[in-house]
Amino acid sequence: MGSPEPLPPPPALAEIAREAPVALFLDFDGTLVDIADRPELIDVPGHLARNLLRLADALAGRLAVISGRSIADLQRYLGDVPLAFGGSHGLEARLADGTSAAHSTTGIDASLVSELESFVARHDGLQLETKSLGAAVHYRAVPQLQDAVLERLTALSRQHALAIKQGKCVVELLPPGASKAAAVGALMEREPFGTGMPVFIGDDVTDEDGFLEATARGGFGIAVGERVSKNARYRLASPDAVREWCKL
Ligand SMILES: O=P(O)(O)OC[C@H]1O[C@H](O[C@H]2O[C@H](CO)[C@@H](O)[C@H](O)[C@H]2O)[C@H](O)[C@@H](O)[C@@H]1O
Repeated sequence: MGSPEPLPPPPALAEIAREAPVALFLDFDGTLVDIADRPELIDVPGHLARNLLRLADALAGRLAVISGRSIADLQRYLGDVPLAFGGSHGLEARLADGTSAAHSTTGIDASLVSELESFVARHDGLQLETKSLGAAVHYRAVPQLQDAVLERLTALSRQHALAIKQGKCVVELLPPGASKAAAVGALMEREPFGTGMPVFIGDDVTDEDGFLEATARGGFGIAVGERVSKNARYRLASPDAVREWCKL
């Protein structure tokens, strides 16, 4: 079997929106902002939050930022803006007015965080990111440790009955049920999203769940970058191209 056909670029957003009321779901890292060496080193364009609000307005409020980061973390970069968010891989979601649309209260145990801390301390170059509902081990600086990270976190996920997610140079542990499909689903059940046709844009493997959910609800996914996507219909080359397509 040859490699899959490259995905075409999407029609202009204005053209799609003329046919159907678009509900836009935008992944954050690698989609709205470029990937950086470490999670805290991202360069968020100063006008991004303002332009997201403008676009949300143009879409009658049907826009949400959906991320593996917690909502609190997203707000550190975008401000406490009246936008809808899905955070922690769908374990939390809120509408633009701050109303909760999904909220998990179960995080991970302090004992697990200690185990992760000692694992990371034994391997130079690894970074532990503790989040409100999970933890991530980043190996971007030491890609040769990918297998060791995956093996250790797989063992810990079984021991602690947690979900495991792989992303770009990262392996994460989260309470079961975490998925970007859940975030899309929770928001699509609420106004103003309910009447929309979902379009999910994302760059990473965890965004495939968002593509599938958007497709199941009559919309589609747009993959970002080089990664081969099984479930998206279109492709944009980079976060720059996403911001241009969205006029952000
Ligand atoms: O769902 P996303 O918004 O794409 O978030 C996924 C993870 O993104 C962050 O890690 C990734 O971006 C970092 C900054 O560019 C990069 O250094 C890292 O290698 C990437 O994996 C974030 O730190 C995680 O918490 C998110 O789950």
